Amino acid sequence: MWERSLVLSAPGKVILHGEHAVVHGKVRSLLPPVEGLRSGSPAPDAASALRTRSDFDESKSPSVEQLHTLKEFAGIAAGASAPESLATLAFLYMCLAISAKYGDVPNVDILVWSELPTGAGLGSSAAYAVCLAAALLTACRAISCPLKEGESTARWTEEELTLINSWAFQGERVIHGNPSGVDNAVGTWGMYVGKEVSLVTSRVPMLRILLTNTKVPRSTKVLVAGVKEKILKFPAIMNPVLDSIDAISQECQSVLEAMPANPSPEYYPVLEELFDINQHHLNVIGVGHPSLDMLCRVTASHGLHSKLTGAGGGGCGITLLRPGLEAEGYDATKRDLCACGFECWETNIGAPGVTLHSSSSLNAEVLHALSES
Ligand SMILES: Nc1ncnc2c1ncn2[C@@H]1O[C@H](COP(=O)(O)OP(=O)(O)O)[C@@H](O)[C@H]1O
Ligand SMILES: C[C@@](O)(CCOP(=O)(O)O)CC(=O)O
Ligand SMILES: [Mg+2]
Repeated sequence: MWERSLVLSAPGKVILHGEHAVVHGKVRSLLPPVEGLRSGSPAPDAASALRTRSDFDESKSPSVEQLHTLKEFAGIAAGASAPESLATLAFLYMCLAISAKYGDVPNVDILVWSELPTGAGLGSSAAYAVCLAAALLTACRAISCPLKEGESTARWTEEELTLINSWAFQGERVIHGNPSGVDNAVGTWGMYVGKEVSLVTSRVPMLRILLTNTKVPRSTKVLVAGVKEKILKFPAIMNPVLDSIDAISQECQSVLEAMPANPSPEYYPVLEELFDINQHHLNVIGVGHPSLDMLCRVTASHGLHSKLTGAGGGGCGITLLRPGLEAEGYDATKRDLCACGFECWETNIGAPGVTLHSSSSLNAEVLHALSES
């Protein structure tokens, strides 16, 4: 029995441009990761771990046969994409695979508490997979437990983080089918810059972004598969659209790099136009939704420009808030969005990657959730 409690957190993310295109090898622009957006409810806990041996490795994709066996074991129907089914499957796969490679994961109780809305485009699946990977690897001693007596938080070494990221990617594969790997890298490292991603950091101006959750549920797995189907069906039509999304990400990055720290409003029309063009493209590749059209219409009626963020199909949209936007206009926009049944908040950006926390440093909400488990 594992006698200690491990409390871990990992951040979500906000994509400015490049969702879906990044799955097909294009660039994507990210804001620094988001944290502490709002409270959610704990997901069902898993009381026991599987300990069967098989052929598993952090560099290998989960095979169709392995997933089939696990679905049978857990009583999950073949095409199920419900949140609980995918979460359970990812947990079972990671637990089984990590046990097989590093030795049995001890009996553990796992409680998941998400401050991110789940299935809304803010990378909750990756945050979940990163936390699971870090917790399971620590529990079976494949990586160290870096939190020392008296410390409130700790992070792992670079080598350990690389291992956490590899296993989290496999977890994302179970949830998404074909993820780009960028979300789990953000969850692991926080500020991640890879060849397939350019990150909007403090080197470039801080953008004010309004995040709006349409609360329309959707699954990244289903949306990513739909885009692939469209590309296979109409390659000559869809590939140029993905190339154009790629060009938008690069153009956006150039504009941001040219902007001073406190930019005057004259830079914003280009960024706004890029939002509009990308939103049209995302509709073309089939990941729009009437709720997102509504979001764009409502913000446009206040002179503001929006696009979906993440996989689309509902979930969240982002609205660019120009400098000099009057408090009145901002409040009226939020009021009209809320009247549609949406929820809005300004992003709180710049969270670290996966972190281990001491129990004494937890906030009241998390302590309450733990005490109820
Ligand atoms: N707190 C959580 N508890 C359990 N599963 C979670 C949690 N957060 C995310 N997930 C899993 O991730 C899935 C949502 O991922 P996805 O469709 O990629 O949307 P997003 O990553 O934008 O939130 C859920 O269906 C669930 O399987
Ligand atoms: C659509 C995609 O580009 C982003 C998906 O993000 P999310 O799961 O909706 O938070 C997929 C990916 O990058 O793996
Ligand atoms: Mg996801």
